[in-house]
Amino acid sequence: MIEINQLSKKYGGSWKASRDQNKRDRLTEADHRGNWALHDVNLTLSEGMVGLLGPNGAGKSTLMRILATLAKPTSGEAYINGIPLHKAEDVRKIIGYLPQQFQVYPQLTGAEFLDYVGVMKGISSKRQRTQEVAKLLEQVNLQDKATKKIRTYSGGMKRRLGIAQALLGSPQVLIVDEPTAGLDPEERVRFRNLLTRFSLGRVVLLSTHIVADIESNCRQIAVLDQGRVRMSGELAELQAWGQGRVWEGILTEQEYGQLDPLSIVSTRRTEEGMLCKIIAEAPVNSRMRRVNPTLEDGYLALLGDGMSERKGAAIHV
Ligand SMILES: Nc1ncnc2c1ncn2[C@@H]1O[C@H](COP(=O)(O)OP(=O)(O)OP(=O)(O)O)[C@@H](O)[C@H]1O
Repeated sequence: MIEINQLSKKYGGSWKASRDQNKRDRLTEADHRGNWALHDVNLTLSEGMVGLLGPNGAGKSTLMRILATLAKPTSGEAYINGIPLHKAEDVRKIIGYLPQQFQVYPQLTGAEFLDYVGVMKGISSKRQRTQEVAKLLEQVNLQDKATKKIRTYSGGMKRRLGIAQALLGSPQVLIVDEPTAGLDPEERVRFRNLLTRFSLGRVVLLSTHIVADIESNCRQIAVLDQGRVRMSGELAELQAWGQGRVWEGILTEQEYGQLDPLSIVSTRRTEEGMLCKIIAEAPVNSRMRRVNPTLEDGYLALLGDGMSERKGAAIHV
């Protein structure tokens, strides 16, 4: 289980400013405020696959780096299977982590690299490492590349090697940051199935901005937006966010031109006009009909509400 209590993270800000008085005098208000990448995040994530969803810059990688003990929170605390993050060495023994930017050693082969990671993770038996490396290379479909140097791997292959190193040692908690980025559709499905099997009896926290990545196999979901938790719960709860607000139908080009771009989910040009799906309180014309929201519609509705709240707040200030 991962328990996150009142976690906040600020990058920059005057507290980190230069000792030089001249430079300090030139700091803008924004410099003093700093950039709050996470605000008071509270989450309890239990066993199974957990999807961390959010748009670019939402704070997903920051949260994952903190949970992987590679960055320190500005305030708050989190516990991984009961171990507080400040006991970083103990936490690292029970987690596997795939960062968004995964660095490899290009001069090593895939098998050599995984063997090295196995040593770093404390698997002292060479035989055990060899067995586990072979099994993992097969699981990520790299068995034919085991003895090839990593510098000859494609981006997708490096990503798969990254996934294998995170799974090495069967960690109790797996944290994977946008793991499917750069994978082709077949590998994406293969990887989702692999993670689903791995998540039995374990916590697997997976971040993505692609709803399809979490649709089929996550039991729990948390949505981050601008560093805040917008919702956490089951997939159905996110889907329900769009209930009664998703409309589909043909629009004239003029009607289409007047739409708020942020309300449009999809558009297709047809002979009769623009076939649109939108999220709105009311339809644009009487030909539009209400449709049941998909998970993606619910997600877009939730993000749209956040944006409207911010706009409203900006107007009232
Ligand atoms: N090292 C850093 N220094 C300063 N600001 C940072 C740093 N890392 C991230 N940020 C800022 O923190 C906020 C959250 O970034 P983060 O990378 O955690 O988001 P994300 O949800 O992972 O985004 P993406 O999906 O684009 O990877 C952003 O505003 C980003 O610009």
